Amino acid sequence: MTTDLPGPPRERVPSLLRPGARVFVAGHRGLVGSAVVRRLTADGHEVVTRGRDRLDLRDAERTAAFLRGIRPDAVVLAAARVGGIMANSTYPVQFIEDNLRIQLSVIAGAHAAGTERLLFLGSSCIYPKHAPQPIPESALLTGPLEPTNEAYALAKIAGIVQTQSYRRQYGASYISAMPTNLYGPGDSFDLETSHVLPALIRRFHEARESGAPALTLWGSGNPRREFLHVDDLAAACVLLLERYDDDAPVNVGCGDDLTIRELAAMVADVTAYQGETRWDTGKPDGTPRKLLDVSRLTSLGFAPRIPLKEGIAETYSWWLRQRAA
Ligand SMILES: NC(=O)C1=CN([C@@H]2O[C@H](COP(=O)(O)OP(=O)(O)OC[C@H]3O[C@@H](n4cnc5c(N)ncnc54)[C@H](OP(=O)(O)O)[C@@H]3O)[C@@H](O)[C@H]2O)C=CC1
Ligand SMILES: C[C@H]1O[C@H](OP(=O)(O)OP(=O)(O)OC[C@H]2O[C@@H](n3cnc4c(=O)[nH]c(N)nc43)[C@H](O)[C@@H]2O)[C@@H](O)[C@@H](O)C1=O
Repeated sequence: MTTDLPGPPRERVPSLLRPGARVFVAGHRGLVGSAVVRRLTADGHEVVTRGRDRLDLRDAERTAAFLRGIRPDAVVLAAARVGGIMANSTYPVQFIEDNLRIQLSVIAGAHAAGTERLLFLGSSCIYPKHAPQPIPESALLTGPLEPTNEAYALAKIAGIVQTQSYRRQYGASYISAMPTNLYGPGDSFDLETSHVLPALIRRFHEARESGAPALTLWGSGNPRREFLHVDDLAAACVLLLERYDDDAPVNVGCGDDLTIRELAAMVADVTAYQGETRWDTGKPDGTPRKLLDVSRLTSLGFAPRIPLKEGIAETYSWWLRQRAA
């Protein structure tokens, strides 16, 4: 099966993912995992999942046994301890330990089960706090990290090196993708632990509902962020599984960023909030900017399809439906 992404005609490029491949998506109930499942299923692949209630992926022995049992052609590693700036700075122990353990279990287990292709998902926060903008993949390990997510970033860097090591030592076709900030249906809207976009949707909606004249957001509003809809990310993941086979990580983003203040204005517009927005500079800003250089990905034929404002409106509608259900 081919996907309908723009770029060079797929049939001329042999796919590294056979039609109807059996793919284990780790973390299938999450924002990314659920989108990857939708995309793989639409493309005609056989998707295998296992909930955390039945398999804790930090358990290496049980994970290896599960993977030996299902013998997947490919694994997408989208299971992780994930959260926004406050969750990362409050729970660094869980962010480093859970992620290291999940990565060790899943990547080693996949290799032991004879899995041919594996996609490891890192994050744009692996790059130095003051990396050149847009950030090329070559910026990895060239400077100090942003302190609010250092534990998480170091776990992710270890995952990249683990993935590269299986290729170098055993010739495994394992690859890594580094997504920018993601959003979309399936996201967490928990006000304390979520990322900025779902938090803003909820805060502006609730402020409008309660008739609040003003609402206060975290930080200065000056940091710049790049946002990619999770369905575009899922398309990029499948494209990479089909076409990319190298040990260099691949950035996944849309190529544009905006300030958190500009984002807030957009969300206020989508949610029809007309009050004042204030900023609590006692809360952390995090990294000043992390716009990814996406030329490696675009050279494979990737182009994002969902404009930010449209994606925010769709995510807002999804969340309203979830609340009503
Ligand atoms: N969201 C973002 O903005 C970005 C995400 N990424 C990366 O994408 C990947 C997916 O993130 P995202 O979908 O947002 O995260 P979510 O928190 O939405 O989903 C994570 C998934 O992992 C599962 N999981 C966590 N711990 C375990 C465990 N011990 N055993 C089994 N399953 C577990 C969760 O299960 P359960 O549903 O039971 O909780 C959930 O399904 C991560 O690697 C993340 O680093 C990268 C850049 C940005
Ligand atoms: C994906 C990425 O996500 C995290 O990095 P981050 O981009 O800094 O995280 P964030 O989305 O939480 O915040 C972005 C900006 O937004 C501001 N902000 C305003 N008001 C709210 C607010 O209400 N909630 C949140 N969460 N942020 C707010 C906030 O102060 C910051 O300046 C890491 O987990 C990192 O490891 C990672 O990979």
